[in-house]
Amino acid sequence: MRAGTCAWNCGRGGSPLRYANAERSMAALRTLRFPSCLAFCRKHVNSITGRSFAKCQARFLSSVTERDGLQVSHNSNTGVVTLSMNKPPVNSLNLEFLQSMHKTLGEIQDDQDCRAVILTSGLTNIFCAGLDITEMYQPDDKRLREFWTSLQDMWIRLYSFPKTTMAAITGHSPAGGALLAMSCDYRVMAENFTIGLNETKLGIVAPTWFIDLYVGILGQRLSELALQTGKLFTSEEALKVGLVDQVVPLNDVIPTVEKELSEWKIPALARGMTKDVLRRIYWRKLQETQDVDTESFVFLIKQEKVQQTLGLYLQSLKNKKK
Ligand SMILES: CCCC/C=C/CC(=O)SCCNC(=O)CCNC(=O)[C@H](O)C(C)(C)COP(=O)(O)OP(=O)(O)OC[C@H]1O[C@@H](n2cnc3c(N)ncnc32)[C@H](O)[C@@H]1OP(=O)(O)O
Repeated sequence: MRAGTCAWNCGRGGSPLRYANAERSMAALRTLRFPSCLAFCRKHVNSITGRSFAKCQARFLSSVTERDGLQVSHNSNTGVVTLSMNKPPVNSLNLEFLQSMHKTLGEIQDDQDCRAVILTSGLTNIFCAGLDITEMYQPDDKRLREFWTSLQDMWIRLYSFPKTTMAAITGHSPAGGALLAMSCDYRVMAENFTIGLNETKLGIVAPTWFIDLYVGILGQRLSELALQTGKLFTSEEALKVGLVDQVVPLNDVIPTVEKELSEWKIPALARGMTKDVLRRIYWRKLQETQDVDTESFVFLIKQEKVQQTLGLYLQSLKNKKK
């Protein structure tokens, strides 16, 4: 069926629903259980649904699912999926959340209608608080290993993601939160928040694959200073050192990412292969040493001194409220 003609022969061929992709609008109409022969005519869509055209159009263009702390919104007009972390209070990455992110990213990767992903947060003031410290404090041995393996798997998937990924950093983004953002292809951050690898402040050591990303972005000298001191950069500082690509007022973060995405009109194969060439050395390095990496993580976490410092850090977070 051609866009521009009404299949119901109502004579309104001049006012088709203006979708760029006729097949997509057909699919959207089917999900609303319209007989396919009713497609494209605004007059008939309105008379059947009783909705305004704008409301109908909004339903055609997006689908939203929410599961295990993640909201996935698919805009079928732009092919952009927004993956929003929604796990109060601070989007900390625990075992189940990491597994959920891994699974969801896999589904998005397989979605032929998706060309890009925006990673963001549904919580106020927080992008992601990093790893869930309670997973590392007085841990169960088996769960600790599973937790770390899930982080490795999720990171490999995100970092090697073949489609374009952009981080809309709408709040604080320490440690593992910074890792998520750094793994995306482009980063837009809201003003007046912080981002960085602050692990030493917790008495732990960022693993090599976190550090590799940092050095790749900041360079050796700045990484040495920032990592040893556990520095968290303000949004404005992060922009200066290249940790993020743009800093804008909070309400402009998502529109800015969307605008940037609309400007990335690059042939998908060429862009994806170039990204792969640049990144595979890092994720393959981890993939080939996953067991060793897990063992050194477990070894470090089980040190008495590390447990003491983690306990104190957790307590200091709780004491903030008092
Ligand atoms: C080889 C080892 C390598 C290990 C690598 C680790 C990488 C990591 O990601 S380690 C985690 C580093 N994360 C942090 O240091 C962030 C700590 N949190 C904060 O700085 C602040 O919470 C915040 C700036 C993110 C938010 O501040 P806000 O004032 O809005 O909220 P809070 O009152 O501080 O927190 C609310 C609530 O959440 C708990 N919480 C915060 N962060 C974490 C976390 N990462 N894991 C677990 N729980 C966390 C905090 O204790 C509060 O809990 P209660 O409501 O029960 O008091």
